[in-house]
Amino acid sequence: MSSSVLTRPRPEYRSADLLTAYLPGSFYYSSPRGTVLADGVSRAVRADTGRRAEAVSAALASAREDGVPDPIAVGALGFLPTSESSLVIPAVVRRAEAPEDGHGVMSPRQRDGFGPWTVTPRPGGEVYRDAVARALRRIERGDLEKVVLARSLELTADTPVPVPELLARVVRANPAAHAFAVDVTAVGDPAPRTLVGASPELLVSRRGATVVANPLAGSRPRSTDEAENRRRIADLLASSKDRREHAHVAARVAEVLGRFCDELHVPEPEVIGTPTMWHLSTRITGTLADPRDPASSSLALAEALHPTPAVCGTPTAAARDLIAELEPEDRGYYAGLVGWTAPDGDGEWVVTIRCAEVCDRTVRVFAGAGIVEGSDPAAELAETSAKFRTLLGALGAEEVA
Ligand SMILES: C=C(O[C@@H]1C=C(C(=O)O)C=C[C@H]1O)C(=O)O
Repeated sequence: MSSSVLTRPRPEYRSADLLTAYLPGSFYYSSPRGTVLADGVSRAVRADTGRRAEAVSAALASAREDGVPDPIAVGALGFLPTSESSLVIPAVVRRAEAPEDGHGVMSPRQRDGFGPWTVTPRPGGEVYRDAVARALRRIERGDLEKVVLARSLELTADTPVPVPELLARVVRANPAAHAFAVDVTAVGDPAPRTLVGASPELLVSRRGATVVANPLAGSRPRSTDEAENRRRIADLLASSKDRREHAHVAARVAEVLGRFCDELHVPEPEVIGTPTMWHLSTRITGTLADPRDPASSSLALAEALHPTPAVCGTPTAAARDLIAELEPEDRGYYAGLVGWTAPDGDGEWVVTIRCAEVCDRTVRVFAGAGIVEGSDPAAELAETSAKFRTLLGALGAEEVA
């Protein structure tokens, strides 16, 4: 059994201390599996899509030769194969258990908004509804079966956004999420740029020979009324449109993992909740046929799975083309992947959703929704507004979507 981020004999920190120690430029990632805070750069990994796992293995080996103790690679990859990536072997890694529950209660000061905000929808709601209607015509014509269309909100404040405080709020709001903050500063940025979010969607986690993936698709907003929530959950489970939307993702993830596993368990979908949403969810588990094969490292598996129909569509190439045609804005890191991988192949990668890119005074929040036959443009627009709430709540800007 290989070691994992939790079981390695490392100095033990409390997860809350790592959150406090986070500074812009650090890499922070926490999930039910544990917390990682990484600083400094021992090696930056630059490689094309499909060759990244290989480049990471080489960089990890050379970092180890140079005396970096227990190196891992961390970072984020963008949505498109041609998108930027931010993948590094950090100089220092601190590890802790998963964030504890109970950080969720905020003091009155923490509840104060960061704003006031000026908000620009990119694109506006009408343009988004029109794009959904066009996608539905393409689906009807038989060009493709599913496409995920996204939009964003650009929020601007009078003063720079305090990223450590934003991350702390995001983690406290949902300690069970896969929360992250990654430095994604690019050439030409006027100030450091950080990708911050709390993804509910596990792309792939690997520990020894065991792999887990948890595709989501098919959604309802969460209500504040519990009876209404019970109705929404029942409605989601009974909806043939949402079940079809979900089946595209579960089938694709199972098909890809099936190539690497000699045992795969794909249960029936169930409903999971986040503080803002309900989703159809399938928790797929498998046993790798050859855990020593570099093609089975967590990053290699993540790259083989990406982009799943949870963020792109079916078939993949047709959906990617339609996204390029109908979405007026570049997705950047949104709908990509964030995570870490170790030399033995263990690691964890999540789908980069419920997130924002923060640069100086500006925050860009992203959300998308899966379109299949039977989708309704107004409902899909409302679904993206509900998904924005994960970040808008943390920014004290719930009213703007
Ligand atoms: C694309 C997003 O979410 C994805 C799409 C979903 C859907 O269409 O129902 C549900 C969960 C995610 O897989 C997003 O949050 O931006």
